Amino acid sequence: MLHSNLLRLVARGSSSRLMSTATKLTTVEVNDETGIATLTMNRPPVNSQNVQLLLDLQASISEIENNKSRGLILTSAHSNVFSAGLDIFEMYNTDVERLRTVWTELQNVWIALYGTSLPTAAAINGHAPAGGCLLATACEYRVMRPNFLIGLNEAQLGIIAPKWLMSGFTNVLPKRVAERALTQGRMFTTQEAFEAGLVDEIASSKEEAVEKCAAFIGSFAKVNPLARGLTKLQFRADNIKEFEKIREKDVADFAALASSPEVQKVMGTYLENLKNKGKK
Ligand SMILES: CCCCCCCCCCCC/C=C/CC(=O)SCCNC(=O)CCNC(=O)[C@H](O)C(C)(C)COP(=O)(O)OP(=O)(O)OC[C@H]1O[C@@H](n2cnc3c(N)ncnc32)[C@H](O)[C@@H]1OP(=O)(O)O
Repeated sequence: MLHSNLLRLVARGSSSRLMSTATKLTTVEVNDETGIATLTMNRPPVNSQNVQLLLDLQASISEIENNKSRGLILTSAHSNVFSAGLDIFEMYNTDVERLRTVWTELQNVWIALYGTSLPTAAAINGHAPAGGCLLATACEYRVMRPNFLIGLNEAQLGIIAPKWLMSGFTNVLPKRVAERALTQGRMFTTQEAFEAGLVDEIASSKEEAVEKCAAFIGSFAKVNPLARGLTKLQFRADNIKEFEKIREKDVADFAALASSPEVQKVMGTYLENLKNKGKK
């Protein structure tokens, strides 16, 4: 019997199912032919990651793991943004408890995505700064549409990202390139990201990006899934262990830093600039 929260809706033709969970800011669509699930973030306008989106992402990742999908493709419902990273509005002028929750849920999403044994790929159909880049680099493969930006821009904002947040990024780039990009807070264009190895392929449309991600996941069709998954996790084990050791202290450090008057001031100015940009 279907769980009451699980509505099965016919999505594209008869070969895919849109499995809408109780969540509202993400959808999961499973292709019946390939068995691959597409997880779409849908929090207009820019998929900024508030607590609700972070919780919905976790619920969708577990749903995909539990429904025995063959792989997970992460993408966005919006035409020019994959995800704008953490919702800065939610971190501004708030209490320490809320900041602790924001950071804990960001950690939870990252570990769920980075640590899943399923094959994962990101169809990056728009800009992916900061937390957007974090999600993309937690996946095993990235396909991006042209003329967008991706990167960890924290240094540009005068803030220091913890090591776990950089670890997907440092996994995919040569150490020297990663160090320079992180110290510069560099945002890569799609072409630059492709040349550096931050993204694996470029696709001219979202559909093509999803197809290329599906082809990557399909490349494991003849590999034993248990062997594949355990091999993947061996590669990621050191980063995961290191993260587990510091995760609680990391929440406390983030809450202390983000609530400090200096960082709150930076956020206020940053938000003003974002709002004014919209008026220009
Ligand atoms: C200053 C940040 C402080 C963070 C404090 C942390 C404390 C220290 C901890 C150390 C760890 C740091 C880890 C951080 C992880 C993060 O993810 S921080 C978030 C960083 N994100 C960004 O810098 C992205 C900002 N946004 C953009 O660059 C652009 O919006 C875009 C390229 C994504 C899209 O551009 P465009 O399509 O032109 O849309 P806009 O007109 O700019 O925006 C539309 C709309 O969305 C609002 N918005 C954009 N980004 C965010 C966001 N991250 N949070 C909340 N809201 C956002 C923007 O204000 C517009 O709103 P209005 O339409 O004007 O109402």
